[in-house]
Amino acid sequence: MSCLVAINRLWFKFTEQDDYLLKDINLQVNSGEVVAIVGLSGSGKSTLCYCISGIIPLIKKGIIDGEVLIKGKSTKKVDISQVSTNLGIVFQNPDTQLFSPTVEDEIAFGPENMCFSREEIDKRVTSSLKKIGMEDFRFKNPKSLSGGQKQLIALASVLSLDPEILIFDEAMSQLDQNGKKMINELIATLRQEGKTIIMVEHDLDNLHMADRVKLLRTGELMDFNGEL
Ligand SMILES: Nc1ncnc2c1ncn2[C@@H]1O[C@H](COP(=O)(O)OP(=O)(O)OP(=O)(O)O)[C@@H](O)[C@H]1O
Repeated sequence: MSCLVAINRLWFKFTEQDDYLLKDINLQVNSGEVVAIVGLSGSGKSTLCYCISGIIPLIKKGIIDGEVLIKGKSTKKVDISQVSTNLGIVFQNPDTQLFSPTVEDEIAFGPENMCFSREEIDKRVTSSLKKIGMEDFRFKNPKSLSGGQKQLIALASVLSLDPEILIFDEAMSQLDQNGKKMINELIATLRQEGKTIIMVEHDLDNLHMADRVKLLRTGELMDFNGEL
């Protein structure tokens, strides 16, 4: 089994912070694994997701030491478009992710940037919408949707690029019970397809989907023993 994500001795703090937020983080995620990360609010879970996805240091800045390797390549040495070919991230707050006038444009954005044919783009939009059960929302404005629906559209935008690695940063936080059930089933399908998934979860009931659960506490990443 190959290691797709390797975090080696990662230290990070935002410039204005006194203490390091992430302290000597080490994590290897193998191909096809589902790893959950839990921790109290403010413990740095989203920040860790930014580090894994290359947003730190490529877009958000701070003081960083150590490295994150995606398929053996350091996120410090590639540009964000190279990272996003292999990796898709669904953020906690979908408003930071949605910017197109229609759901269709939103989901087509990634495949368009990859220069796929019009036919292929259309196929990917249709199949991504089907996966989240929102075919009827194709021509709606994402801004008019509920928080949960926006989270699903953000997820569909990521699925349209079919990345090998998926990061879900509390991607279910605004979903109702039906939405959560559907995402649970979708994660099970993605897992069967051999995708590698890192999921930040605050709902401990969702942890059964993970092969391993890690706890982020006082900047350190450790095995989760059931106590936050
Ligand atoms: N751009 C930034 N500049 C300075 N501090 C930041 C920045 N982004 C986040 N922080 C701070 O870093 C800490 C960790 O934030 P982060 O969002 O990573 O935590 P989290 O575990 O994901 O929290 P939650 O579960 O509430 O989403 C918080 O104290 C937050 O206020």
